[in-house]
Amino acid sequence: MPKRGAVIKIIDTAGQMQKYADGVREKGKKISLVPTMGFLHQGHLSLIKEALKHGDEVVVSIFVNPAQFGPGEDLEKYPRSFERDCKLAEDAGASIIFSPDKEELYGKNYQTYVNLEKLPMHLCGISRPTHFRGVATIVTKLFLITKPHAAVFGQKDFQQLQVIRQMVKDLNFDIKIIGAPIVREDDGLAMSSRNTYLTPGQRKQALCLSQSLKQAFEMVKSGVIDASRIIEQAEKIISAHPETKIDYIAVCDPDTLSDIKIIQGPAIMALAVKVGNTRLIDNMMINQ
Ligand SMILES: Nc1ncnc2c1ncn2[C@@H]1O[C@H](COP(=O)(O)OP(=O)(O)OP(=O)(O)O)[C@@H](O)[C@H]1O
Ligand SMILES: CC(C)(CO)[C@@H](O)C(=O)[O-]
Ligand code: BAL
Repeated sequence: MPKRGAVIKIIDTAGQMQKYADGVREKGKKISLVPTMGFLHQGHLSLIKEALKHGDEVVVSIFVNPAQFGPGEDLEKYPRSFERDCKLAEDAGASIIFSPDKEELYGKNYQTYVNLEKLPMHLCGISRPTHFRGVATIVTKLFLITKPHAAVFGQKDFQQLQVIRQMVKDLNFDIKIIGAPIVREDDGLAMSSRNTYLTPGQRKQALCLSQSLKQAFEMVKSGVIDASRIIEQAEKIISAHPETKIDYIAVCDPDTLSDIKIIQGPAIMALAVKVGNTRLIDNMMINQ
């Protein structure tokens, strides 16, 4: 059993969390939520810092959500560091950790899911067809359990952020959704819990994700508007690394996530690449 922190409060049942949230709201105070799967890094801590601007109490949820993992994915080996996470979250200013187990959130005979019709048909949703159903479902549950006024999500998972924004609009959740910028290592690699899977050699090769995005940004700046040329160049950069396998590279409309052929307005380049067995994602606005 992990040690329970003295200052930060750790709650592991939905009922206790709802009661606590009601108490905060009755005092006229605001709650902001940072949903995570744990193994916290500076990216997560930047979300907590942002959340502090929007609430009197910041709840960090730590839950490795089985519903968003497909068969053969890394659910079983997903990295965990609960005690360290509690300390980091507390130092960053969070006051509650909500860390239920899977029986608490998906009890016997569980059968209710939230599904979006369009946004999951693009990007990560193509190779992970049940992923966003799992994300939308767990985030709905976290909203109903932690009762936040605001919730903060990272732009690293850009499609996820758009899925949540759409879901909040469609289902009339009275919750402000905040997208926080991608935090990167000094050399440009987007921070991610899964980076821990990389061997030192793969870690070096993984730099090609952010390098290809920067190159795309520069190409657009220098006047290239043909998305296929930009994608070709990114493919060239990435496939020069022997342990990489491209899942997708797309230039798309940031709102609909539909492919863009000629870049004339806002465009985001998003990619997913396997480095060894580790699937990494990254993205960058290449035209504002
Ligand atoms: N580098 C980052 N910068 C900003 N936000 C991030 C970063 N990495 C993750 N986040 C955000 O943290 C929240 C929780 O994500 P999660 O716990 O899955 O971390 P992760 O590092 O993305 O893990 P994984 O490696 O499994 O994708 C999400 O909103 C995600 O977008
Ligand atoms: C939002 C989230 C915590 C839901 O499980 C997860 O998808 C993540 O960590 O980005
Ligand atoms: N941050 C995304 C979690 C996942 O890949 O399941």
